Amino acid sequence: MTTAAIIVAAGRGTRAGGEMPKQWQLLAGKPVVQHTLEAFSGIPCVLVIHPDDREMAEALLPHARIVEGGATRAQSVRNALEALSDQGVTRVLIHDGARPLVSPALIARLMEALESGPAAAPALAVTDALWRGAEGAVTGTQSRDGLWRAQTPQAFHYEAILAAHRAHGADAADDVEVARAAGLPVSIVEGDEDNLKLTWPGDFARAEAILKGRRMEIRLGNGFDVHAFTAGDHVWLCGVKVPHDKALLGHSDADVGMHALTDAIYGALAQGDIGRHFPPSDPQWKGAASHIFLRHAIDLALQMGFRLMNCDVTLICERPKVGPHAGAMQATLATIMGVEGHRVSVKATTSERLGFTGREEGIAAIATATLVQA
Ligand SMILES: Nc1ccn([C@@H]2O[C@H](COP(=O)(O)OP(=O)(O)OP(=O)(O)O)[C@@H](O)[C@H]2O)c(=O)n1
Ligand SMILES: C[C@](O)(CO)[C@H](O)COP(=O)(O)O
Repeated sequence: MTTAAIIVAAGRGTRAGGEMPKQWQLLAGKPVVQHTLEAFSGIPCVLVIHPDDREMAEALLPHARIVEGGATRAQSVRNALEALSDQGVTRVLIHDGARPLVSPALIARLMEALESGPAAAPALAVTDALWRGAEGAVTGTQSRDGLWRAQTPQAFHYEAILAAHRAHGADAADDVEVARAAGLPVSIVEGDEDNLKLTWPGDFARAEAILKGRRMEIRLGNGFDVHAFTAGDHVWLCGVKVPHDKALLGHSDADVGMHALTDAIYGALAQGDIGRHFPPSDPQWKGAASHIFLRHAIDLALQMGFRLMNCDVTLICERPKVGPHAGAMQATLATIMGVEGHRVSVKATTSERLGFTGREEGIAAIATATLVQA
């Protein structure tokens, strides 16, 4: 099951004004869409931009996957849905780039709701009285019973919303409207008052105040692992197959670096270690690829409302030489965890021929991981 997020940011932001469209203006020192993308850390994102913004988008967000949008929000969403059509995506979160304060907790509520239905969206019950008015005077009242304020992300089973957009996209205000036109049931999950959509100039000050008031919880975890050498012709290190005149012995693929990193993430969450989640006594994990463990740790972090800020893995061995493979290891770990490459470091050291690593009896790895709660 693969989840992707579509961040629509192709509008012109006419109501917000300013020298550039609202999604590219600075909020607490960073472009609005950068906040939005960071809120989806761990989930691959497609950023939908206006063609006129391409140069700026590529300069500000060089790692973002970009798709050009259309004349309406619905057309922008459709373009991104089509771009994902051959990527094995099964769940999709469709979100306004102009809602930079979406929280991991809200994303987790939506993902949970998708377990029991094809569509879910956040909303807040209307609490103020509602009036009708004309020419500055109240002309009537409107019951607020059963009325909700719709937010994004709106979450869907991918094939269902793609088919709905192909058949009913047109000029819908949001993707719930498209889903309903296609007959999909949409469940409401609890929205978040802070998840405002920057629409008017004054909304920026409100969003900055919310950001300032957020208590940022930062968690640090460490991990350590050792695997002994055995006969063989390669080792797996940080997801990369490295030719060697020995192999590493283990119940899984013995990827000592990935195990240390996985334990660092569990450690930051105070959720034990790999052995607790994937017991070595359980035969189903025999020979298992270690990316399953790492992805589980990242998914657990997301469920608990945390995202990976950075991690650092050190491999301790005389041989094989890690340097030529470090870039590939960094990229592989980043892909598995769904984060940008600059958040991942892989390096190596020898133990000056001392101890078991010095005698080339095995490889040790240490890792640290920093998680941040939005
Ligand atoms: N053709 C469009 C129109 C809107 N959007 C995106 O849809 C979200 C919600 O739209 P809205 O807040 O109305 O943004 P704008 O259309 O840019 O604002 P305005 O109506 O003030 O011009 C925004 O993130 C916006 O960038 C989009 O991707 N493509
Ligand atoms: C999708 C949406 O954010 C739900 O509240 C909203 O409809 C999009 O903004 P717009 O101002 O209606 O374009």
